[in-house]
Amino acid sequence: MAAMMVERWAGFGSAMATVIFLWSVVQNYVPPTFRLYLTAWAAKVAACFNPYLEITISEYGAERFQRSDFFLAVEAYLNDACARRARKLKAELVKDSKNLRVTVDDHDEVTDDFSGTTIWWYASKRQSRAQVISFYPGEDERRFYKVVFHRRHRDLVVDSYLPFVLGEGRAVTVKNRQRRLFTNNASRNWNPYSSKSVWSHVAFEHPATFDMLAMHPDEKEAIVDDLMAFQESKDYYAKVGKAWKRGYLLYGPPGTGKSTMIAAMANFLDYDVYDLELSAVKNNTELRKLFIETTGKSIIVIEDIDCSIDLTGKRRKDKKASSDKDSDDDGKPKLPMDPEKDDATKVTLSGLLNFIDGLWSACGGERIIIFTTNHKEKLDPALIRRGRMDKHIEMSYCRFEGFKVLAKNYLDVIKHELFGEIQQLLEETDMSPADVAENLMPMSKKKKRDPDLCLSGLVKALKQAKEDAAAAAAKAKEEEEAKEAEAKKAKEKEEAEVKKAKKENKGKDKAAEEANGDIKEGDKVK
Ligand SMILES: Nc1ncnc2c1ncn2[C@@H]1O[C@H](COP(=O)(O)OP(=O)(O)OP(=O)(O)O)[C@@H](O)[C@H]1O
Ligand SMILES: [Mg+2]
Repeated sequence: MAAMMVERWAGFGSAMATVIFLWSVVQNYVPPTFRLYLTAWAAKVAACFNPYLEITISEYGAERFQRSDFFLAVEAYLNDACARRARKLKAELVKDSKNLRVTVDDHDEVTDDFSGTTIWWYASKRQSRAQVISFYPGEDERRFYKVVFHRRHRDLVVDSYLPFVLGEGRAVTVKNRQRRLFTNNASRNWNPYSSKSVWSHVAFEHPATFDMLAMHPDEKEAIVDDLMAFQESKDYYAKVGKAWKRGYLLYGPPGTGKSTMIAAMANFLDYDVYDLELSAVKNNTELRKLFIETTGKSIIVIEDIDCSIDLTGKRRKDKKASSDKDSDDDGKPKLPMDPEKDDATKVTLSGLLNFIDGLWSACGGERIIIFTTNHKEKLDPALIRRGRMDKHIEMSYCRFEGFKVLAKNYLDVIKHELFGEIQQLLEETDMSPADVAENLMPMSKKKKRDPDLCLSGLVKALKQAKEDAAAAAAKAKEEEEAKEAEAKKAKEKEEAEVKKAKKENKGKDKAAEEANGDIKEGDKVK
């Protein structure tokens, strides 16, 4: 049977070779319109004899903005499920995970079995027809996968097999991926032909978890609960007509664990982190581009949001009036403008709001957006209203509950005689968890891992902090009193001056009246 098949195909092959040869000869003598007609006709004839269909999956979809999701899923699926059957493989070092990855090489064929049906996959690439020479390697190549199957399995492949590949591929991607920490590049380094130049990344290896976060257990539980509910509510978000995303605002003094909390969230959810440096973003258009290039299952972070943007939403006064016209905050569409003007514009509040919950924010699936700030009161209410920043989390100074987590973590101590004193001191003194942690982790050989020494050191530091705080408060009070006294003095002086001026005015009026009276009498005499 197999031999017969081979023979039949061999005959077909030689016939095709003859046709191709004749075709190349004929081509030179046939006018172009007729040639087109002939090509279409030849394709039709070939289709009658060839019972196999093929579907192409290109690396870049129709929108060309980003790599096609389907292509990536197919790549993952083939490498996971079928690479063992391929004969030509390529090995490359995956930078992030420091591992070798063996994948199916281009121009190789792999077969797959689905419900007893054989399906062939080919990886290949074609040269771009663009006449522009690219400076970037690989830019003028377009990779694609081709799936080939018998005509009679068309419905099975299109309705069941391809969706199966998509689902499996996505699952494999999530399972295998090394999570990454991204940061945005300055736009002058963006390569217009590659979306990869917008963000750079390193492997995300922050070890923080919720277990090691020093905060009240109830608050911690509420946050974990919130995150889990978010992760599981894809259908609910779709039902209520909202994009599947959630915003958190983390606020509190320095060293209270805001950045650590973000790392813990990313580890808990198994998400990538996009750390967005707003000062490197020139305008709202760039912000949108950055957003489009983020993937689902990610946390987008803007740290110290109050320092990154002019939150009043007004343009700076020193900007030229012309650039005012270009801004987005008047709600008008951006006009095309020359690059210099473009440079002058900045990300505006409205651009940022659009980024969080505009139409574009729904692209790409589940996302968490986190802002951190040390001064919540400085933020524009529009930016942090519910719906944009759904949950406001206060990270506050270390209290006893938080301290217990740190003591267990750093010293493996659950109970200690100094705990009572420390509890008292922590209620009276504001010390950040970072400072408490620093006291529990002394960098000296003698103290290392000696809980007694570390805890007594902490007590000392707390007492010192309490004294310092009291001294600072006394000084502030003194200054306040001095200011008040000065203000009172100034007021008294002012009042005295007013009184004096009134008195003088009265004197002048009297003199004028008297003078007037003299004149009138003089008139009478006349
Ligand atoms: N709540 C906490 N639980 C455990 N460790 C903490 C906590 N807060 C701070 N730390 C420790 O202090 C260090 C600094 O914390 P972190 O960078 O998270 O503070 P932050 O709130 O982001 O500060 P900033 O506002 O200055 O950015 C971390 O390395 C962490 O180990
Ligand atoms: Mg921080």
